[in-house]
Amino acid sequence: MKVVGITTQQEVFVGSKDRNFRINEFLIIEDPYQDDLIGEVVEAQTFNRYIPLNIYGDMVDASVIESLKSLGYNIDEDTIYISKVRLLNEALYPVQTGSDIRLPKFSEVKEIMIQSTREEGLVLGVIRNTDDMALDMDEEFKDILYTFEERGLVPQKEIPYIMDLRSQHHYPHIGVFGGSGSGKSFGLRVILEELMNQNIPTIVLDPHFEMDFSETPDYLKEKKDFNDSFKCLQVGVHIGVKFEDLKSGDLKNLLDASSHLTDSMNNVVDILFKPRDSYISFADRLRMLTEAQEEGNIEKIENRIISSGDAEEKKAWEKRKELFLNYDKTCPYNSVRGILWRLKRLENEGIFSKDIKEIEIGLQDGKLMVLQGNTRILQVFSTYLLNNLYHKRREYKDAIYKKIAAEYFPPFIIVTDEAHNFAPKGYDSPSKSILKEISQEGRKYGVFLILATQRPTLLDETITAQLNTKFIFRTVRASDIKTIQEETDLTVEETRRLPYLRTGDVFISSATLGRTVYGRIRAALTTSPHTLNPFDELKLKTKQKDDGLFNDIKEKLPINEGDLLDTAMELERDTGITYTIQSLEEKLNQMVQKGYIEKEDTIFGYRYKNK
Ligand SMILES: Nc1ncnc2c1ncn2[C@@H]1O[C@H](COP(=O)(O)OP(=O)(O)OP(=O)(O)O)[C@@H](O)[C@H]1O
Repeated sequence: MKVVGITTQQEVFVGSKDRNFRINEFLIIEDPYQDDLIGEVVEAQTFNRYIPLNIYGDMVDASVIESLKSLGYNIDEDTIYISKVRLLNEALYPVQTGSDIRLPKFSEVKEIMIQSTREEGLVLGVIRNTDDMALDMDEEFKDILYTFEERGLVPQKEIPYIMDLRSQHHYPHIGVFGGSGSGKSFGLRVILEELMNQNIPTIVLDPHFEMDFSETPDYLKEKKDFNDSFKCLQVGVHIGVKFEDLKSGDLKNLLDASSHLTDSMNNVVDILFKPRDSYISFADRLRMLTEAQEEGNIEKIENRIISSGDAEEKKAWEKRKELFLNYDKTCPYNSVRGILWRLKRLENEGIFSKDIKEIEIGLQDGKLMVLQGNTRILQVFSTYLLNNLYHKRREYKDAIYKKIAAEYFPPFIIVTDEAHNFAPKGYDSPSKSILKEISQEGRKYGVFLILATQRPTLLDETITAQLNTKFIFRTVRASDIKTIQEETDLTVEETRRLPYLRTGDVFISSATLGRTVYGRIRAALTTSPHTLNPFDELKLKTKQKDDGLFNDIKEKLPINEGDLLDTAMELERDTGITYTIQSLEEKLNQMVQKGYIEKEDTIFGYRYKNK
């Protein structure tokens, strides 16, 4: 392998007669006039005599061909392998043409490839095309993971990609981008497994109800038990907002997330909401004010008081009168109704029925707290939750800075799929403002984001710009490729490959490394609860039903035609399921068809019997 053609201080072509190149592999250039240089293959091509080199002028120019000839390559006869190699660090001088090329030893690339120890880092996958260098790799980095390929589970042959979590302190936030089916959710799952291994307090917003870690995939023999490290909580069922703890700002955020608030509605909340209000006291105040406003004027309300049937009704109308006098001028009827409608909507969704204590306790214990609900509920709830927890952490850090005592609140990571729904580009949403604040300031307080989306183009650009490490899976949509091009340091060659990446292969563009790694996410140790194919699920359910029925009838076999009524009654007594003679006969015939039992004709009619 030799350097060929005209070279620069940044890029060279390398030719070989017998070794094919692979994209993203590393090569050492032994330039006689400067120290060994290290470079990465960014393009690779093969030529043979059936494809004349000079008409394939896309990557290789005339100088390369001339140089190949003068170095003794027979370009008309031999198959020749050519690669474009980009130097990792700029050379002092343009590289000497003709310099020898060799493969690096692990020790020469260790610093570049390995960011962290396996104990401290996140073991996320392998760096593709590094198997040659991995041969003499330190034992501690060998056999620490499997990848999952078409042929099944495959032992690790390449250098592991271990993400340095500690450097996140400087480069905190992570983006996970990729089109449908590209391996994005699988990748997110692996990241979360690693966060659990490290006991990092984490909040996951899970609109797809898929981030459960209790199931083991079929390809693993041994179960990895994460059950003590995570908890799934549903908004409105296990967790919610304690109304009494709300401040007026929180309430406005919640109502706004439920449905947009006008200025006038904001004003109504400021005027009508009192500290320590309960849901009932606040909703009653709104309701009574609207009822008074519906009367139209003070005379009519007074008439109501006079004509009240009993003392209680009278008292209630007096209360309405007081509210009317105090608030009618400042709180327009429609705005009060608007608030009441939003409030009831949240109440119906169960938001006010619980609190966030369980999440706080989980985070204090270093657990992964998975919050589930539909996207809208999660938007509403996360706005409140993240504001609350982020400010708790901030207060703690500020108190330490000011040297005053404060209750400990740990640093934590916020993870969400479908991030463009929580922080959309182009319009405001309550969850966006807190995510934006964290993206810009979270680093100071140790609060980090991991945002995954299929549509990076739809994610708020201020936030995207703060995602310093980006995992980019297969992306086909041109607008998203363009966004990725603008937001990462992917080279033109890498960007061109984006639509063709295999599921699970990923470019990791990292500010810590200052370059892009081409990797493959390791096999996950757990699986999503939704992995069962819906058609397999149907088959499974039908089989379970058939097995159940067979179990119920097998002691009663043989069943004669004349016994069907008795059998139906017995079955009802045993199982609580009611059959008519006709429906039982139908079921038994189906069991015959499916091969559970047999049907035979006798002189007394037919009967069903064991096979
Ligand atoms: N690294 C990987 N190794 C092996 N198989 C993978 C890998 N990543 C993904 N897969 C498989 O590919 C399929 C699609 O992956 P995944 O569900 O992660 O896609 P996705 O990008 O999240 O798509 P969507 O956004 O539509 O959910 C899954 O069935 C998963 O098992």
